[in-house]
Amino acid sequence: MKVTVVGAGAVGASCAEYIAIKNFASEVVILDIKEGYAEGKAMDLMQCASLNSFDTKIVGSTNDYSKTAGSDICVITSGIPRKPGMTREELIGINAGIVKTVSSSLVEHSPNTIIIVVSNPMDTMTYLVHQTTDLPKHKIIGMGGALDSARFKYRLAEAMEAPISDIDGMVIGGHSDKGMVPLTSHATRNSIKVSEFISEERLNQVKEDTKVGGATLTKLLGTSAWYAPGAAVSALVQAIACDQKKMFPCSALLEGEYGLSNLCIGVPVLLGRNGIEKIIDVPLNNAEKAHLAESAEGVKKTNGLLEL
Ligand SMILES: NC(=O)C1=CN([C@@H]2O[C@H](COP(=O)(O)OP(=O)(O)OC[C@H]3O[C@@H](n4cnc5c(N)ncnc54)[C@H](O)[C@@H]3O)[C@@H](O)[C@H]2O)C=CC1
Ligand SMILES: O=C([O-])CC(=O)C(=O)O
Repeated sequence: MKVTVVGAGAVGASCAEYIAIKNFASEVVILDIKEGYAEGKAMDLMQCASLNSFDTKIVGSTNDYSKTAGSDICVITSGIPRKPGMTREELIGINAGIVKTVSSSLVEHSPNTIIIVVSNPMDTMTYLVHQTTDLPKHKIIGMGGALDSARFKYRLAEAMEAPISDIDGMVIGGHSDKGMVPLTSHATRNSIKVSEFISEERLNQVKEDTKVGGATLTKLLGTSAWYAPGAAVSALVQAIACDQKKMFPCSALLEGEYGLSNLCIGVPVLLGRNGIEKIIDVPLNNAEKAHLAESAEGVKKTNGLLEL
């Protein structure tokens, strides 16, 4: 199993590290446009191998796509992150050009690959990869919901003073400050609805804190987060590489599911060796349906800014 990660920055390196530590891939290629940067990150990570007991070979490449040839899975993290006060949507001007070039180069060298898109604004960048490459729709996956759901569970556990392993919950919709739809009606603690444990007011606070999870960290760090994003990407890569059929909310091209079409947005999917193996239709209450429809409008508006 060969995995390429484009972008050796904060998220790319974190994701490569988690993949290596989990020891399921034979090779991880890290590619960056900055001279020597990916080679440096690869060497540093390889020097963790004996300490962290992994055998994954990590190779760095300065923009040489021949090293990525034959990748089973490619992750795109190249592009600029936001600064405090910015929205993810404001990154489109620079990141669209980068994602377009990178996705074409990846497919040229790995025509059968599965692509996981991380660069923001992620749902629109995922849509752009559909427009740029001729990969089938199940092979293009946007990562956002897995991270947002992890943040939702963190906030729920905090509110209930419960261990996170007791909590289950999912966030669907667009990966944006306003577009995320935390499914509070489905969230549970050991199969009991979370509304049995906390007030509606506290649950609404959890929902709002979840939606601005990325912005909160960006304000604290001065740039956006990388540990949980890297962990979330590595979980998707592992689900595909190990054919786990695990369910994650991912940005997928919709053709009528949830009453939506011609956009990529976060919905629950099953991930296995073929990429997106199934889109799961979850029953939503009226408020969640309305929020998802509004979120889709937002994503479509951002897609409209693409120069296709
Ligand atoms: N979807 C999600 O849940 C998340 C998305 N992100 C997004 O991921 C992206 C990366 O974030 P960070 O790693 O923090 O940024 P970073 O600035 O640390 O790393 C980005 C890297 O991309 C490289 N790069 C730029 N243009 C390139 C090109 N044409 N080819 C190859 N490499 C290129 C840069 O040299 C840099 O090393 C941002 O757009 C950020 O908003 C970040 C966290 C979560
Ligand atoms: O907040 C950002 O800009 C980066 C991101 O997508 C996240 O951490 O959720």
